[in-house]
Amino acid sequence: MKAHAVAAACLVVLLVYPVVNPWQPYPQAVLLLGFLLAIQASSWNIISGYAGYISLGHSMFLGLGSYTVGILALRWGVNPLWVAPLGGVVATVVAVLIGSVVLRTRGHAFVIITIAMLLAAQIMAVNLRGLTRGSDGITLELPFWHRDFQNIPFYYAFLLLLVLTVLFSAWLRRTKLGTGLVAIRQDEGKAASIGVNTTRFKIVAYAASAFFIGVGGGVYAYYLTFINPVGSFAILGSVTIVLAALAGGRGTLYGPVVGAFLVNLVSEAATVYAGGVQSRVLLFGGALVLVVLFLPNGLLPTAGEWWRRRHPAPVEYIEQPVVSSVRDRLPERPAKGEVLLSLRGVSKRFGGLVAVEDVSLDVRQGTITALIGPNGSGKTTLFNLITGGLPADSGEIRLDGRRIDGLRPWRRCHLGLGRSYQVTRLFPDLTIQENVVAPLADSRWRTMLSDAVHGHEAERARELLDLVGLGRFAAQPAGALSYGQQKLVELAQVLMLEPRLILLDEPAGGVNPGLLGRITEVIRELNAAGVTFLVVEHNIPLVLDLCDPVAVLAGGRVIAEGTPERIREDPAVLEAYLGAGWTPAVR
Ligand SMILES: Nc1ncnc2c1ncn2[C@@H]1O[C@H](COP(=O)(O)OP(=O)(O)OP(=O)(O)O)[C@@H](O)[C@H]1O
Repeated sequence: MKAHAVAAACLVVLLVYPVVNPWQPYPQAVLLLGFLLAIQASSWNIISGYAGYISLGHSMFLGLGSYTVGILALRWGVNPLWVAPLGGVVATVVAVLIGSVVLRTRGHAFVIITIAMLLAAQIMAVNLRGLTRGSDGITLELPFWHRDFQNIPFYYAFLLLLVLTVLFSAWLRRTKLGTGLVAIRQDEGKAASIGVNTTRFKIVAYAASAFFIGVGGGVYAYYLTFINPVGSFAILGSVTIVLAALAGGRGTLYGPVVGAFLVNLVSEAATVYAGGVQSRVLLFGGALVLVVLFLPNGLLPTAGEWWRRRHPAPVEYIEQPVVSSVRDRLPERPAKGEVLLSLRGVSKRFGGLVAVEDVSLDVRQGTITALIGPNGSGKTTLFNLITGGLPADSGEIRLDGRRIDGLRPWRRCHLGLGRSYQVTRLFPDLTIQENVVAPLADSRWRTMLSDAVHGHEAERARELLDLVGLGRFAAQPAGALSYGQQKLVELAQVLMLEPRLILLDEPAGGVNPGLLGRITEVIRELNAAGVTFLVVEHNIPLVLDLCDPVAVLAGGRVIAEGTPERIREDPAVLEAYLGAGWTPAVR
């Protein structure tokens, strides 16, 4: 709230400034270039801050906007200002086209390709002479307003664009798209397993990060009244954007804006006192190294962290009872007994190691089926094959009769498959409520753009947190909870998907006995409400008490299946896993 108040106060000052000082074109020019850099850094932040995919060629969109407007003004004789939004449209379309190819992969390829694209755009601008006039560049008409107004119309145009960019970025961060992007940054595999269509999210983020830069580029071309390939597609422009966002605080709303103003001031000082472009390259290179070394999180997050350390907010660990029955809150399920998940001849190798071999297994509707076995017997690998975290080498996996082994993880999730992890994988930069809001039960745009802070999705997340007894921690960061509480949050996260089948990987692992009671209580209630479970667990007394039937895996193969009573006496199970003379100890 305080940050928004400070931002509003700064905006008022900036709005009033040209009115109070109308005859000072130089400070106006410095400020308007600051606005332009802030527009770029704030937009870049959407793909590279929120989603964590670093683009080193983002100034390409500024050049695309400039050239779109320059070419249209040249051909049609229209005023550049009126067609500046088309610069944004062209930048967005190009971003979708590039993103659709590059963002299907994870990791570093994206960084390299963004630089290559920037250089390719420059080469095209040089060579498509018929369209761009090549290296000679395009000269635009002078602004239509009277000279006395100087930079003021540009000043307000860039300020308006900056306000729109920040509002857009703030709105986007509050949607499920925004929480999904942060989830991708923190753990892309886990994000996919909770229904986030990571490919689509990244393409949308990349396109969203291009629009306002493209519009800004259009206005900038008119401001300069001249554009050429070297100036419009300069690598230094991209470096400046990255530096501004990193210095201010990548991934925050206002960090890139603050960073942009700082970098712009330094850039101006270099131009005035240190001889211009050459010194700027040196200065920015050095500054980038210093920021990475000494301010890795950027100015605003570092200052915020310092403040929180001095004024710590108390974190409560008070146990809260389950507030009401799960039964009231879940949709009706179909009758017990039908096969819900079916595996036939599923195998997986890692090089020479056979982790899962020819596994055939049925999980029936309404059961809590256990999957047990010694360490390294392939249980987690089998979970990964079912949810799509790993591709199977052979075999068939069906959910409710539908073959799912060729589907991406989020598609399997949308069909009703949820999972928790052996070691909890909450997203540490999201609050507990955001962690629970993040899953997507379907692939509709409406769901993706729904509000994650207020409204139906957020209310449902609060309900589910209440359900597992952690509603009071909703606004805390995920790391503030004990391990067992994190397991419960992960369960609430899975429930957000209203899954038909939940795969639980060691729900009791590392959990204190008090919380373990809570976890089993929730599992029983959910099961009574019709949710089916497949549980991997080493706590055998718990398994024998909670689950029926039980399947035993050893060396990647199913060696026994049946009721708990049968399994505890099966000679093959006693030999491979439980040990001869095994008797259930008290839990
Ligand atoms: N990504 C991987 N690359 C190579 N080998 C792997 C990989 N994942 C698992 N393995 C190997 O596959 C085998 C089965 O591992 P997995 O984690 O599925 O067993 P598990 O039954 O879940 O064990 P635990 O009970 O200890 O969690 C092990 O030998 C393991 O080392």
